[in-house]
Amino acid sequence: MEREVRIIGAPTDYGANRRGVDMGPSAIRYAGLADELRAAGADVTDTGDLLVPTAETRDPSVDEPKEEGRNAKFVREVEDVSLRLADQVAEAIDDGGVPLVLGGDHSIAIGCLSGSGRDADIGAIWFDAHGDYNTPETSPSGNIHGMPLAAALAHRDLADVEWANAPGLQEENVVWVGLRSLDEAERKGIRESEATAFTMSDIDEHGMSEIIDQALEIATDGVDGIHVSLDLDWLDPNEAPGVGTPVHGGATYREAHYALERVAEYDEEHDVLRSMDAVEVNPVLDEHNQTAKLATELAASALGKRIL
Ligand SMILES: NC(=[NH2+])NCCC[C@H](N)C(=O)O
Ligand SMILES: [Mn+2]
Ligand SMILES: [Mn+2]
Repeated sequence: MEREVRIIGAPTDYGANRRGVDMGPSAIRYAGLADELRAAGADVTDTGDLLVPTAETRDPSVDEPKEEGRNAKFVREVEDVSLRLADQVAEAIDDGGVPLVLGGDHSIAIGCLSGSGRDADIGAIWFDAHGDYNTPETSPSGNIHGMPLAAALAHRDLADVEWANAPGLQEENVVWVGLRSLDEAERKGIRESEATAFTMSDIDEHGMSEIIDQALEIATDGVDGIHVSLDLDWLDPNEAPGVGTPVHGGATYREAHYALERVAEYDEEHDVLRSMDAVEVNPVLDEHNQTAKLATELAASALGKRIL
């Protein structure tokens, strides 16, 4: 039987400083996601979008909880989205499917990781230019899309609230691939962590093929499965211009496809892929929906699309 891929839209921009990323799910669907996935052999269902109140209709009388030395913007809104998203992700997995969550900014990974890691031990592969390993204490921006991994790994709590923690996520099974922009505190945190970081320099030195194989081995070692998080700013801005925090020197088009094809191949052999997200597509900044199209193609590669 074909495996169900369940599309879940999470149209939120509360975790980023750029409006427009809330339109990511529409742009990715418009780029032909469902058809691409069906062509890849998946049984596709689409649950539509989570209901996310737009920033303009947010009640201004409700103040942000602010504490000295802590900066996490829209933390209440991110909590609300995360809790509902986690339930949907967990439900899709319970039903035997693979949830594919469309962002939205990268704060949605909090809900993905806690839902995916409910009643299971999981690893994660984080394809991203950024570490997303800040906390409200260290964040230079206060944008929660720069914090989801630190939040999910409970030892670096986000505003002291349990909703952001993903108890199932095992730190030693977390692997970054393609890092090239880190804040000072993140660099320190990553060095001290038990997780594994592969930078763009590692990819230059060893090639994507070796790096992705190592990443898959580490992420899947001793766990029930993995979450794959695809931040489109992982790619070079020449390929993916429609993102809020672009960084030069990213993965090429071919490197990206190769890596995600390897995820699919590995999954075919070992049945490890529990859940996936594609985030940070911002159609307002994009050129002719190029970045949304890329998100679509890369998701299809990860879910089994083959050239031959
Ligand atoms: N998911 C992302 N695009 N994250 C960008 C984070 C940028 C910066 N490190 C911050 O924490 O604000
Ligand atoms: Mn990023
Ligand atoms: Mn990110």
